[in-house]
Amino acid sequence: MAEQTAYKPGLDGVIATETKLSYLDVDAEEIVLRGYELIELAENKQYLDLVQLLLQGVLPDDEQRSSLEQELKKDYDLPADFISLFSKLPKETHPMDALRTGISALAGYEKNLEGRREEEISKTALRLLAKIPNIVANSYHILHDEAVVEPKQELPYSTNFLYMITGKEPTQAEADYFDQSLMVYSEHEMPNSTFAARVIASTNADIYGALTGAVASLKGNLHGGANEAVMHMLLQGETTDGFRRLLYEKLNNKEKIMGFGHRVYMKKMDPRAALMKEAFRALAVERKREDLFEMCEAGEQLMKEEKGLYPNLDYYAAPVYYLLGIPIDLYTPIFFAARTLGLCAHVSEQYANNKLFRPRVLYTGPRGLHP
Ligand SMILES: CC(=O)SCCNC(=O)CCNC(=O)[C@H](O)C(C)(C)COP(=O)(O)OP(=O)(O)OC[C@H]1O[C@@H](n2cnc3c(N)ncnc32)[C@H](O)[C@@H]1OP(=O)(O)O
Ligand SMILES: O=C([O-])CC(=O)C(=O)O
Repeated sequence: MAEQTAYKPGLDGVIATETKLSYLDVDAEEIVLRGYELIELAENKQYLDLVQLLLQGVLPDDEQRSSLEQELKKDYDLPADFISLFSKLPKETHPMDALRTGISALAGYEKNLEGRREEEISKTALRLLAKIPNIVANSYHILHDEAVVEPKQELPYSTNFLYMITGKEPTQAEADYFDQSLMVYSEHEMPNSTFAARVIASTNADIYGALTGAVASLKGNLHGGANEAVMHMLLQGETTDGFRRLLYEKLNNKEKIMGFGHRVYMKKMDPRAALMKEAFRALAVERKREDLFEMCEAGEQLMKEEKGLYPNLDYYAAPVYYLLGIPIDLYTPIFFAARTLGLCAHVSEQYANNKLFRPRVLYTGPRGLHP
């Protein structure tokens, strides 16, 4: 009976661990990141600032940020074998599966696979943050028989990431929108993928294993996969009227509408979605795609009226990526590349204060049977 009272389907509301990294304070509408507020950081800082904040606990000054960037740049290159690794995958391989394969394969090249101390994990985290954008962009190019786009050392970190994806040097404004999206995707307390990574790390497994598991989790459309699903849905809707019709049809069929709802925010707007909505509004004007913005707002309004549900980050990140010219199949891998930061910080924290995750069950099967 005690077990029954403790049971929460989906661990809804259950506290899984202690953390100094982040906390969603829904009442205060704050996403706390090591004491700072994520939206304020995203409005005033850069992704690399968050790298130092999450991995080392303090925001860098300009000099520290630039030496961090130099560190990352040293590790951009992928092992030469990766070209043949990705060329051997079936062309239909989803970029998230290629990414999962790539991260898993990187473990074999890691000289300090057994390192579990905070300083060691921080170094591995930087190697992962250096290489994952390259894996995301170039596994996609290889799978599509496109030329590999080598990283450009002279570009800032996230500008280079966007450049490797599109093959074109972005404008400052494009690079800023992209960097802001990476910041809002960087860390979010205890989503399924972070929990998966911490569960794996809690067996003392290495960080590559933990991240590989997290990629698998993030691919699902109830989690990171929703950003791609949102864009497909918008394109299927075509116009504001078409989109409204599509949403009604899905609601009548009792389908989940991608990009809406959230386990923690529930019936409130995800603060990150509000920020991305503003980036999208500005980009839509620049690109003369006010029609797309109008369509998304109509969807937001309809879902509020019909279901009392609000957009999550994926709903507004998707059209931002679309207007930046990013292939839809890369939206979730980009989410993962940004989240690599939070995941590494969580894995490090797990090692530092480990307790094996091993919950119990509420048994509902038969008993007393005999062979
Ligand atoms: C960055 C991120 O990863 S954010 C999450 C991205 N995922 C999505 O956008 C997928 C769409 N959203 C969902 O499926 C859900 O809102 C989740 C999975 C994110 C959270 O769900 P949970 O906390 O498990 O709530 P659950 O799925 O049980 O929903 C509760 C109720 O709201 C409804 N609901 C929740 N989200 C949606 C939605 N997007 N569309 C339609 N109905 C919804 C459910 O049908 C359910 O209704 P009921 O009580 O009448 O059966
Ligand atoms: O917090 C969650 O459950 C999902 C989410 O928004 C994220 O991972 O960014």
